[in-house]
Amino acid sequence: MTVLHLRGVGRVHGTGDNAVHALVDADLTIAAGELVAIMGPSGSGKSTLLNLAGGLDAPTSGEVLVEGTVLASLNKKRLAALRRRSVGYVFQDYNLIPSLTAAENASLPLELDGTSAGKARRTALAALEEVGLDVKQADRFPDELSGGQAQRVAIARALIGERRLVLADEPTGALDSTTGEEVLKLLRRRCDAGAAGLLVTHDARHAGWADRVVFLRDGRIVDSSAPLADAETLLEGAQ
Ligand SMILES: Nc1ncnc2c1ncn2[C@@H]1O[C@H](COP(=O)(O)OP(=O)(O)OP(=O)(O)O)[C@@H](O)[C@H]1O
Repeated sequence: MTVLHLRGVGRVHGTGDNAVHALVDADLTIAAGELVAIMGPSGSGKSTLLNLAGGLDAPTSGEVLVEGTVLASLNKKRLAALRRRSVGYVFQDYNLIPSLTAAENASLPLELDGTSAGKARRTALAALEEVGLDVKQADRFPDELSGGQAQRVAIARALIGERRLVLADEPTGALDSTTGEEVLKLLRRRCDAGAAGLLVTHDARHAGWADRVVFLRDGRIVDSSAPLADAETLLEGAQ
């Protein structure tokens, strides 16, 4: 089943001589169970593509479909609801809310969607356990967590509530390599369990966790191929 479909998607910032073509005529389909990596030089349009895929930004041409729904057909309220229910984001800087505990951060999407506080907390604790966070850390605030722990909370939040599309923008950027691999394993596991994943990365080794790699240059998809080697081979090579 196709979870994400980009059909001739373009994004232009500004107009006339100042126009920046951040993404040009991009076609991309990601099925349930698939993890796709996006690579490319700085400024090639990777974050733009990810933001369009998650409805954080709107294309200036073409269409973005999530689980068959054209995002541009939704009003603001419905788009926000679709994003909460279907799309999970993981960012390099975690984007946790400092005044909420780990469990409260993870349960926020459910509470915003009307789940009772008690049920949301129980689900959040299970999600935190799933990503390997010690239960003692559930009631800590983000500034009391290590980078690896904070990113686990961000991943739990991104995956909570059976989201089918997981978007990760350099999720390991601020982590040491061992913790980074753990985060990628979680993403891989979620895709194996039926989610569709899109991972922006500069690191070919991380792209090795993906089923496919899409290369961007100057806003255009220039190549889409299988990873150079599978993750296990790459990891063995690194030891
Ligand atoms: N709001 C904006 N206004 C104008 N130009 C923008 C805006 N957002 C992005 N751009 C431009 O669009 C192009 C693509 O940017 P984007 O952030 O998607 O690239 P990227 O591949 O993610 O880069 P990086 O690896 O450095 O994060 C760049 O030239 C960037 O300067």
